[in-house]
Amino acid sequence: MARDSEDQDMETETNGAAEGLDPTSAVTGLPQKRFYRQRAHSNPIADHSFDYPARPEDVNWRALYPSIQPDQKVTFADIGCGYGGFLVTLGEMFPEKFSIGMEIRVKVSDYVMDRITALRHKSGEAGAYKNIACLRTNAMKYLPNYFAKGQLEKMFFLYPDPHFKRAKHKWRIINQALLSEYAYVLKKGGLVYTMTDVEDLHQWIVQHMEEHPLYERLKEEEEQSDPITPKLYQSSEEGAKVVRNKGDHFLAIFRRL
Ligand SMILES: C[S@@+](CC[C@H](N)C(=O)[O-])C[C@H]1O[C@@H](n2cnc3c(N)ncnc32)[C@H](O)[C@@H]1O
Repeated sequence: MARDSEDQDMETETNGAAEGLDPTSAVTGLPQKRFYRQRAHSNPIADHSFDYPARPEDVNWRALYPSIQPDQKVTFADIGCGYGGFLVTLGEMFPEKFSIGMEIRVKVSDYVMDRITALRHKSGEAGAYKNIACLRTNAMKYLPNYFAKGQLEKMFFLYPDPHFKRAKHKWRIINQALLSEYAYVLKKGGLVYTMTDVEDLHQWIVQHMEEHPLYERLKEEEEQSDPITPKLYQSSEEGAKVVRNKGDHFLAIFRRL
């Protein structure tokens, strides 16, 4: 059967771990990214094989967050978290909140899970990083399987894949159909943070969010005074790359009405 080359998300680059090398750095005790590389794009519309819960009540959050109590919930979601740099920042900034990173690529989500395990281990008795976790899933398909109506306080879409070609615009993670689904899992007053280095994608995001009746864009002063805003520029791996390359950043934050 013919396959679009971008469908082949399972194809990986040289993987030292598969060759029997230890992916953990002897210096930092953290996993090294080079052992977890994977091609940049994954087709979010293709059928991947995912295990997913039938409904939010079926999610075993305790398996992800060892200290979570039955009355506590995940309220922050980093959608397409990549290698997890921003997720780690969220964990440090908001120790009382439970944040989840959702990532479709196998190797990349494996890296984030190993990174969190190593950070928890290094933190020892301080018990840090027990409030962050990563799930390998397709966030464009399964969000309502994980989150109840109005559960999330914040959703982050940082440097989402731009899918430049018009025919691939349907792959964009912010699109008309999905905005209603995001509104469903977000609580009223909840915030959607978007950041990209691609101006055309930024305009697309702003246009679609502003056209949707359940979102309004924050005023620039509000965007700038949010304590998370400075972290959106370079906490994530993609953001750091844009800073290194002296690229542009386009920020927009929206409130769920
Ligand atoms: C350009 S990267 C940005 C990663 C990260 N947010 C950052 O700023 O470094 C986009 C990420 O979104 C992930 N992704 C794309 N579609 C997804 C989907 N439907 N569900 C979950 N993750 C997805 C990709 O695998 C990729 O890691």
